[in-house]
Amino acid sequence: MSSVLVLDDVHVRYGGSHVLQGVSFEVPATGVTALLGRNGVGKTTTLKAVLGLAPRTGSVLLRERDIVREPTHRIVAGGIGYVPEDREVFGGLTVEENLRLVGPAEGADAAIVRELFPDLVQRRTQRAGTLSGGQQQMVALARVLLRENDLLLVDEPTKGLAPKLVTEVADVLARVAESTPVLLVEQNLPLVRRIADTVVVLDAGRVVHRGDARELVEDQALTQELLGVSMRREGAA
Ligand SMILES: Nc1ncnc2c1ncn2[C@@H]1O[C@H](COP(=O)(O)OP(=O)(O)OP(=O)(O)O)[C@@H](O)[C@H]1O
Repeated sequence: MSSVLVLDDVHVRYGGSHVLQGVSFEVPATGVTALLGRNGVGKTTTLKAVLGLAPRTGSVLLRERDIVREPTHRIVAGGIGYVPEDREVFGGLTVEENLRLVGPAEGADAAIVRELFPDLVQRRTQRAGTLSGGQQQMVALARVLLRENDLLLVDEPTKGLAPKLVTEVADVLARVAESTPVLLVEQNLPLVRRIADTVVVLDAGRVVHRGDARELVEDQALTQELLGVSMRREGAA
C-alpha cells in the first residue's frame, strides 16, 4: 500500500530533554491512522515535528518529498492540514468569519461545509466563543477542510466532549477520511476501533507497536500493556 507520509528516525530535543528518540512509521494514503500512547509520550510532538513546529532531525517525506528542512508555512501550503488540540478558533469572530479567514470566497457556503457541517451553516452568525466545545471542534475541522489537503493531522479532537458529540466528530472524521488520509491522535479506544484502520503506538519517544487498529483495540492484554487502558474500562463510543 502506498504511503502519504513517511517518518524515518525523527528526533526532537527540547534543551536537555530528548522527546522523540528515532520515530519511524508510515501513514497509508487512505483511511485513518491513529497515533496512540500514554500521556506525555510524544504524540503531539510527533505532529509538530511533521509540521516543523518542533525542532527535528531525521527524514519526513510527504508524498515522497522530504519536507524536514521546509518551514511550516510551506509544509501547510504543500498539503498538510492541522487541527491542533486546543482548536484555536477565534472566539470573538463569528462562525462565518472564522471560516472566511481560510476560505474567503465561500466560507459557510462551501459545499464541504454544507455537506458535513449543516449545524455550522445554521450558526454562521454566532460568535465562535459562544459555541460548545463540540461545535468549536467542528469549526476547526471545517476550516481545515476548506483547503485541498494531501493529509490531515488531527490532535485529540474529542477531548472533553460529551459522548454524543464524540460520536458526531467521529462520524465527520470517518467521512473526511473517505477522501483524505488522516493521522489522528486519540485516547478514546472505542472511537479508534470504529474509525481507524491502522495504529501506531508511541512509548517514551519511540514507536513500540504498528498494526491493524481493531486487532490492537480488541487485544485487552496488549492495550493494557501498551496504553495502560483497555476497551472495557473506556466504555463505548
Ligand atoms: N515546547 C516544549 N519544551 C519542552 N518540553 C516539551 C515541549 N513540548 C512538549 N514537551 C515535553 O515533551 C514530552 C512529550 O509531550 P507531548 O505533548 O508530545 O506528549 P503527548 O504524547 O502528546 O501527551 P498528551 O497526551 O499529554 O498530550 C512531554 O514530556 C512534554 O513535557
